[in-house]
Amino acid sequence: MKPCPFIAVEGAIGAGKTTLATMLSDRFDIPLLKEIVEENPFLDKFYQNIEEWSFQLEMFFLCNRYKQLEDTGLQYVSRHQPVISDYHIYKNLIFAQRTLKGVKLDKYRQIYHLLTEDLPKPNIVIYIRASLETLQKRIEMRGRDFETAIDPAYLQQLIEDYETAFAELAEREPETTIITVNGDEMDFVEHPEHFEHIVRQVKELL
Ligand SMILES: Nc1ncnc2c1ncn2[C@@H]1O[C@H](COP(=O)(O)OP(=O)(O)OP(=O)(O)O)[C@@H](O)[C@H]1O
Ligand SMILES: Nc1nc(=O)c2ncn([C@H]3C[C@H](O)[C@@H](CO)O3)c2[nH]1
Repeated sequence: MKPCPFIAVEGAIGAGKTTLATMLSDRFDIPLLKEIVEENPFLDKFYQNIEEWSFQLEMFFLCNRYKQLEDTGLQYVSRHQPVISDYHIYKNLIFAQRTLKGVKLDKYRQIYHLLTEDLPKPNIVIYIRASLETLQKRIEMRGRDFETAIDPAYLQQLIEDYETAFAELAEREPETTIITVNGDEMDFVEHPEHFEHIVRQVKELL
């Protein structure tokens, strides 16, 4: 018997995670676990001054996701019920390794490993890989005020960090199925056939 699906959609900022996760949740009738962005008190300040606010922001994301995934474990995974989320907890480490340095990064890493070691892990990860140009276009189209301050160099670094992190994940967790979506070419919003292609890939795993 195939394991009960816990699907996570990942990719750098604006790649289309929430959009794709929502579409898949509707199509497969699987509950959606969505990141709450609007109530984050640090994001605005963070984009104005990354060095000053990074530790608070990374800890805030970590604690929120910890709570959400702890609940998910109890509500879905341990009851063998499928679930889909628009993030993987691993993104915390990807971002923190870019935004934190020295002692703070060391402390963060310890807390991250302590908190995440017994959290439920997705067994299917959809990784949307997209270029700087595509991400900038989508971030602009979405029009969140605080994201106008995102430095293109930061975004480009994140794209590269995601590439490295996903190569490491594939090696470390061969039991996790990673579906890579080319976000520059696959426009699952405008082209239904692109969405159907992803649906078929997921269906084979269910
Ligand atoms: N494949 C796509 N084609 C065209 N537009 C898209 C596509 N995917 C997402 N969009 C649009 O791009 C914007 C960003 O998408 P979305 O919010 O899903 O990204 P995200 O990866 O969840 O972002 P974040 O990293 O901030 O959580 C939205 O306006 C969305 O409608
Ligand atoms: N620094 C940092 N660490 C994270 O874990 C993290 N997760 C998401 N984000 C940013 C991207 C979008 O602007 C916005 C919504 O996803 O929040 C993060 N930023």
